[in-house]
Amino acid sequence: MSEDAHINIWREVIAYPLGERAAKPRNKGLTMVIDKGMGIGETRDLLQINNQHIDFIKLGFGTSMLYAAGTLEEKIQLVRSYGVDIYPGGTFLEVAITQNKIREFLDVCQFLGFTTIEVSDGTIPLSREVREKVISSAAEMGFRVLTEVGKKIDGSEVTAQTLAQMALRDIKNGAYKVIVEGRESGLNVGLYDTKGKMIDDDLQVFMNYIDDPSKIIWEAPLKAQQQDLITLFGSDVNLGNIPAQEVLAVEALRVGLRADTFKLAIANLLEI
Ligand SMILES: O=C(O)[C@H](CS(=O)(=O)O)OP(=O)(O)O
Repeated sequence: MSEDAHINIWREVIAYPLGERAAKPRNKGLTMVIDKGMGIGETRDLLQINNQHIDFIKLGFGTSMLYAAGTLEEKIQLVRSYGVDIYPGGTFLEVAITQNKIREFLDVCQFLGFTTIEVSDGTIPLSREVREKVISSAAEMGFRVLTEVGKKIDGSEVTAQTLAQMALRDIKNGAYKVIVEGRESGLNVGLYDTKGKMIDDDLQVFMNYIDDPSKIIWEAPLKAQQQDLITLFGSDVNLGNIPAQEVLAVEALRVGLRADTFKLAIANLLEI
């Protein structure tokens, strides 16, 4: 029996209830996992089961600097061996920017084998010029570049229009995708209100500028957020900050193999 025999057997019998689902390698329907320090064994387990459902693993904030000797390199190689991109959290690059060590940071990332760089300004002010320079330097070095829009600091209001315009500029300057900040909590940040609900007016303003929704990765750590985004944009919406233990559950939501989205599929079928 081939390695993916059970998938083919299931798929001969059962179609995904909800829409089509892009297969890897893919440019849409991406899932980014936030990793706050999983061990090598845990990471291997995660990837053995889920490698077809994970596109990026982000090593949260500056955790990359705190691994025991040899373990970071081992983890990076393991993740890459499963065809998954890996990168340090945006906050870590922000630390390097404040210490005027952008080039050195990128060199170390390349040396260690990271495939991707996230350019963000969640905690620091970042001029347009420096932002562009970091994006282009990372891209020239062969990294896949993700950028992020949105602030982490309580009370710092950035309009949806400003976020969208920044996202458009980043894409023009070479970003592969733009992440909309949602943090690990999903509460009171980016386009989410204090309860984690997407603010409809802000979303509408934001999307008025974005003609290709596949360019956006939505940080959506909470199930209700994942469900709302799948309902709004379909199975192949890009989702980020997914906790490792939730990857299969998110995949089930995407394809309608969970009641919360299966009910959409039934509604379509029954035209109700
Ligand atoms: O990893 C980071 O630096 C943070 C972590 S969290 O999303 O704020 O919890 O995320 P990032 O999206 O990379 O800024």
